[in-house]
Amino acid sequence: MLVLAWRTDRRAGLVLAAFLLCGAVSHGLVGVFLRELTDTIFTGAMAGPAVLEAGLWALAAGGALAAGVAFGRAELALMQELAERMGVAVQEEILTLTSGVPTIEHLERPEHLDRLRTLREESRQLYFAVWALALVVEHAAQIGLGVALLAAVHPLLPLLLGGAVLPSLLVRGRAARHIDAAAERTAETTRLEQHLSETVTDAEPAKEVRLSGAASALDGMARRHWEEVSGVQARAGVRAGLLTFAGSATFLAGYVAALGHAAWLARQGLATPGDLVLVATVGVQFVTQASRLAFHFGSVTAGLRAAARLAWLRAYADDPRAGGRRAVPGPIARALPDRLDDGITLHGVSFTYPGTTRQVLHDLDLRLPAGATVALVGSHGSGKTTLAKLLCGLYHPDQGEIRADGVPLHGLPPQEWRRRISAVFQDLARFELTAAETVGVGDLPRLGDRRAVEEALARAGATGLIAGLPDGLSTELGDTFERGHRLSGGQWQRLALARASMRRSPLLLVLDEPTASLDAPAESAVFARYAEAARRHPGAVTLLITHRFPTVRTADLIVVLDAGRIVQQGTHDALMARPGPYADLYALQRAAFTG
Ligand SMILES: Nc1ncnc2c1ncn2[C@@H]1O[C@H](COP(=O)(O)OP(=O)(O)OP(=O)(O)O)[C@@H](O)[C@H]1O
Repeated sequence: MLVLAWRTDRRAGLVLAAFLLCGAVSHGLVGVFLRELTDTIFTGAMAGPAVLEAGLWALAAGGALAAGVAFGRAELALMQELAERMGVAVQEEILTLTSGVPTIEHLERPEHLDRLRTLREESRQLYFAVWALALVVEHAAQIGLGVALLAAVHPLLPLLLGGAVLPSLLVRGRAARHIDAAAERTAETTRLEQHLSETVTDAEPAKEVRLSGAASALDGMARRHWEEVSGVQARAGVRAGLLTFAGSATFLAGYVAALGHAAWLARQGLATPGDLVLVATVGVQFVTQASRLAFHFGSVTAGLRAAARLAWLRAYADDPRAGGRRAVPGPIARALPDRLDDGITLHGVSFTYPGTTRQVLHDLDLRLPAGATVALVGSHGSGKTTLAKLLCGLYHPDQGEIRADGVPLHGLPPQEWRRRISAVFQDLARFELTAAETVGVGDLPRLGDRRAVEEALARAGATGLIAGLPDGLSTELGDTFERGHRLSGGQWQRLALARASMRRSPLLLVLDEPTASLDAPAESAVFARYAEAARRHPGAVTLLITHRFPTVRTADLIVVLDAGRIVQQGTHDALMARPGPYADLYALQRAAFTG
């Protein structure tokens, strides 16, 4: 936290520290000047020099008070400004770390998503926490000074007031924990409520929501979740409020007892009237300082929790298992070839999604030969996309390994393999940019290369689509632009295919149902084009995932998955020649089409 604060703005940080110090001294001096004033009034003759002295003490006390207030204001303004800037810096770091992790587990696991959301929300708190720490020290010093002044009057006085500080601090800490625990307990319900509210208000699901008339039902569910969340949080708020009240009452009791004791001392002649004023002033300061100390202590602990989350994200981004920045395990045995001679092989690959217990892929042994077009088929949920994600290095196998021409992928820096892959997934990304950029991001070094973009569009059969756009390749796409052009689902898919065609010679091309919005002949034409390209450049593997058998049958190798196991593999003719799941699936689909 301190390092982050120091990096944000050293000079402003030092000025702020000076303000804090001056503020602390000014507050401490108020009580001392008031005591001197009182004693001058009560003990002096109140004529000539004594009046002048009293006037000077009054002026000094007023000045110290005003200075304390002014330093406090300046502190707050500067701190807010710095907190804002540090918040932005932390947000940027979160963004870089989150997007820099090559695997996607942290974006799919609910508990990781919760942590990221909380961290984003709390990023500003980090700077406040740094200064809250300084304020804790400031208030502790003020309290220490107060204790010394009170002890000089009578040793029992600091005990009476100080004894009330500790239990009150503990009580306030408990109150803050109640609030935090409630926020954590309701994290999932909050997420559900947000999801349902977005489903009702977002444009994407609007059609289905309108047609099914589900809006009010979903709205009702969202409201019930919200009521549950606010109920839990309100109860925690009441409990925290009662605890805080108990803490304040403890303070008050200590304050009244200390004043009573000082009054008794004054009556006995053991203290001056100035001492009584000092006890009253320091006592009031004690109450405010201790409550501020407790408040800032709460900010420090909240900041520490945010810092712990940031530390978790940094460690996660560095974790080799997450494929992060330090993911190079020693010297690389062998670099990737420019083109595959043998192919990609899976050896005993098993996989369970992190945070779950059900194994999704079981002990897969498979060879995807170089130059081949391989079709992955199987019923919904059989593990096709999961296998594609593993091949792309978005997740790592729990057991077994994947090799490209004998080079184990887990031994490579993730970016190295990533640079050699092109992929389109069924839940494709809609980059709302210009048409040229939407395609060009498929190969960042050639983002602005119009010719490369046009070639990729031709490979994906999307040249006609661009010709139909109002400004051709310069057309701005999507609702983000004020006059952005809206594309259909199939048109976005065509552009995603073109994006995946940007890289010149990938070693692996994954096409995971990227043509579901196209009709069957259009899909066959697209795949035929990619199969033809694969034959012309035989140094790569092309992996197709589709449920359409007219497309599947054209593949060089068909792999049938069932419940995460490979149950059959071979060419279409070989698989049709014997009874089995492939022949059954094929017959089923043919029957559906021929009626
Ligand atoms: N992010 C995830 N976390 C946990 N489980 C997941 C995740 N994604 C998929 N699964 C589970 O893994 C199994 C395989 O899913 P996968 O998406 O690989 O199937 P698929 O064969 O591609 O299905 P489809 O044909 O419907 O696209 C399913 O049971 C699914 O519930």
